[in-house]
Amino acid sequence: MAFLTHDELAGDPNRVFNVVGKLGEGSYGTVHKAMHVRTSQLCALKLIPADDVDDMEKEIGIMRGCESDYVVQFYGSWVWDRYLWIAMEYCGAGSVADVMRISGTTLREPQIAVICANTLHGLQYLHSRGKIHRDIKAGNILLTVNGAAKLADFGVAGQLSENNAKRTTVIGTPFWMAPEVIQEVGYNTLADIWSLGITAIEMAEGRPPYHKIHPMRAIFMIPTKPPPKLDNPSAWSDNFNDFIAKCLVKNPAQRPTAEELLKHPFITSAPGLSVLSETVSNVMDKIAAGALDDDEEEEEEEDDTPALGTMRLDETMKPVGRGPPAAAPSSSAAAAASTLPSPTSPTGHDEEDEFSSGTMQIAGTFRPQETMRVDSDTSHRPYQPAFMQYLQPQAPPQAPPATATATSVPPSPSTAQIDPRTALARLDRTIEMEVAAVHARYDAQRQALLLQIASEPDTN
Ligand SMILES: Nc1ncnc2c1ncn2[C@@H]1O[C@H](COP(=O)(O)OP(=O)(O)OP(=O)(O)O)[C@@H](O)[C@H]1O
Repeated sequence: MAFLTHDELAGDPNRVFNVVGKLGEGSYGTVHKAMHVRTSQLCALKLIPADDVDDMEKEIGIMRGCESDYVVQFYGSWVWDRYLWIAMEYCGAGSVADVMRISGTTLREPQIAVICANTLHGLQYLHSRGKIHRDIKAGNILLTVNGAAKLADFGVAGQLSENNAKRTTVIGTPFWMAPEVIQEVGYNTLADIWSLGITAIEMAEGRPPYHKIHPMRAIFMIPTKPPPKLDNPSAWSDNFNDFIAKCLVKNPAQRPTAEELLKHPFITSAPGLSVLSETVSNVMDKIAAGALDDDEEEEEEEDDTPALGTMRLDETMKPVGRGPPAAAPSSSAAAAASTLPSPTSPTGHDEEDEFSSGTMQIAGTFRPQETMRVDSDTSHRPYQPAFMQYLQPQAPPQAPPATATATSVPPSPSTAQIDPRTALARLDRTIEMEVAAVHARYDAQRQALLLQIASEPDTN
């Protein structure tokens, strides 16, 4: 990036930046608001323990290669004092999910239209370069103080090539995942369009479809149920309902591209950015008045209610997602003066605290290093997507799912007295999931065979 010199990108970042506040925390490290001393330009600094540098290489590579008003700009990265420092464009209002959480409201239709339009521009840019974001959701769309929306978090993004025009790795965040990603039949850039449709519902209703059910159950329902719709379609315009329906076409071959959706009337009639400015400035005021502190308290109290975009599971589940909920950005940066990571605490917070409540978040991002593919030998045991093993490492093979709901803590089978009604309800759910899994496997195998037949030369 032009404003960071070669020397600045090689030296002590503490001399180059004034870190003024912590913006949030992801699964790899912390994000801080900082001012570039020489130019007074604000930027966001992501600090990742150097041990995880390899994991970040792809994210950096994808960000570095992007030059678009609709993608968070990468300024530079370097390793200093056991941390990888990534400097990027500062988006003062945080993510769309942050804005909804802090304002305590969902978004209005014109606001959703503007964000969808910006997101589609970003997707069109990425897709035209063969890149798939793979984790589109309100938490990964950042807003500037002007209300411009930009794509962020390329941690699980993928690159298509001429030889590899489809991907099969199951990746993303369960509620937002496209059916073809879950079915492992191969997917392309159109998977992002499905996730945008889910994100549009998330912006309108505050949560994605199926948020009330266990994410793993949602994973089985997405490919087998009809596409989700808004809860109350008549409360929204025909254009908005139709836009969602177009994004949520289950067959990716019939789903429109980002370029096509930019011509949809819901998008072409989107108003200017000013429609978001009031919400953004209210959110900034609330943060200045201490909304962030209230927000954290609320999340601690409401242990049973998943925070926006956050599903908590019991500790028998391995975390494949992010750590504690991210703090939203603060305009009162001085008040929230940042603590840079100490040698004993790589992410700048007490690690003992991280999951001390006995809960773990799952509504995070499945990490690419946890390669999630179907085991090729499925002949002698019930099918389950490969990623299940990361979520139920303690369950014996073929054991029914341990949790009935996202927030309940399952009793250990060896010690608990299980009420027969509870056991029956669990059994029903288990069978339902197994049937859904068989359907998913059948669909996947059938589709692959049909494709094979279609590609055979006609011998008649
Ligand atoms: N460029 C930025 N400008 C302003 N705030 C940012 C920026 N990047 C990140 N943030 C804030 O920091 C939080 C953490 O971001 P980060 O990318 O580390 O993690 P994440 O996307 O929330 O999670 P994960 O790393 O697990 O995918 C975000 O939720 C957002 O509130």
